[in-house]
Amino acid sequence: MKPVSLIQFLIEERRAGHINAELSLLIEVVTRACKRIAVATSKGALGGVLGNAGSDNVQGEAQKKLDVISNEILLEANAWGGHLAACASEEMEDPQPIPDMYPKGNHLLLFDPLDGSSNIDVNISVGTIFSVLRCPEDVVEPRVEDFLQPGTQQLAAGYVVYGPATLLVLTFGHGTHEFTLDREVGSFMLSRRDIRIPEQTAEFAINMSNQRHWEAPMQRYVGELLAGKDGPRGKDFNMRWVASMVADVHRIITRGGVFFYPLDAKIKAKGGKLRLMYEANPMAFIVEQAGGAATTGRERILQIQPGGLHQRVPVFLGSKGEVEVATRYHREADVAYA
Ligand SMILES: O=P(O)(O)OC[C@H]1O[C@](O)(COP(=O)(O)O)[C@@H](O)[C@@H]1O
Ligand SMILES: [Mg+2]
Ligand SMILES: [Mg+2]
Repeated sequence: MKPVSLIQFLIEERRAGHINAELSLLIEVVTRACKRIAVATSKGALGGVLGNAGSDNVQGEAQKKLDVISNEILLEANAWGGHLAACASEEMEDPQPIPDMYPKGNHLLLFDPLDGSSNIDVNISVGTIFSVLRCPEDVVEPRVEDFLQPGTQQLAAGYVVYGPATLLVLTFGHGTHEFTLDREVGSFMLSRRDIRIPEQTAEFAINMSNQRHWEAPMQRYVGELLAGKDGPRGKDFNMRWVASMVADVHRIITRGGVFFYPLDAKIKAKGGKLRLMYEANPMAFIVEQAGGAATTGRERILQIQPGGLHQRVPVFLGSKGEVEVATRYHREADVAYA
């Protein structure tokens, strides 16, 4: 089969009427910026990019140097692009408008510039996650409210994993597709079209160190997985936890599985650990488009009406069968306690 580059794929998607020229250009700009982030992450200690930046982000988390570098690369690339009205980042309190001297477009871009930052210094895969929304009509200077659209309104979502290979996974709402960066040529090449996540799985991902803080239905669900063949599920389950959401989700996109960052007593007041607009929504869109499911344990992630730019939510995503069992346990417990 003839190799298909990202650019050729975007032309195909335009011909099919799935995207317009402006969105195609936006994806080119974002993915070009990700190639620069891939170069920066690969420098390691020699490039002086490891370690803390010495600052905190809006979430009160210590920023890594690469969090700051990746954020700047994405902001700079997109300011010049001519396809955006504004962007918002996990690393910045407020949305960033496009400066007056640059041409503007009618899309809103949201990103987690570097996901899995705790893994940078130990040379484990990290990534970038992004989501694209339409800017409401007649809005010249987009404000926070303009970004607060449910995930069902996303026009595009994607992530790039900086691992042994640099991979891009992308959806426009017509299937989920994977591209591999050909470093010699400098282009992302289509490596898997129309990815399907198997409905059933025997592999789950969760940070088990939080077990004692989970709610009762989560304790029940994971307890049953751990009981394996001898328990009510009647089969053994394997466990993985990379602690980079991009890498954990990519494993699920590749061989199935289920990922949980549930509510627990330590993070209850914040609403969860992962961010709705920069992590949960784009990943939920990608996973649903690959035949998987994504909920908070109570409701479908993509239907949440966001209340804030940096809102956090519990995340259950991956193989449909397991997301459904875990979600059912939470709903049943809610009814029983009501
Ligand atoms: O360290 P924990 O509590 O297991 O959390 C890991 C989760 O936190 C994250 O690293 C949060 O992302 P950031 O690195 O962008 O803050 C996810 O990628 C990952 O799934
Ligand atoms: Mg993240
Ligand atoms: Mg991050």
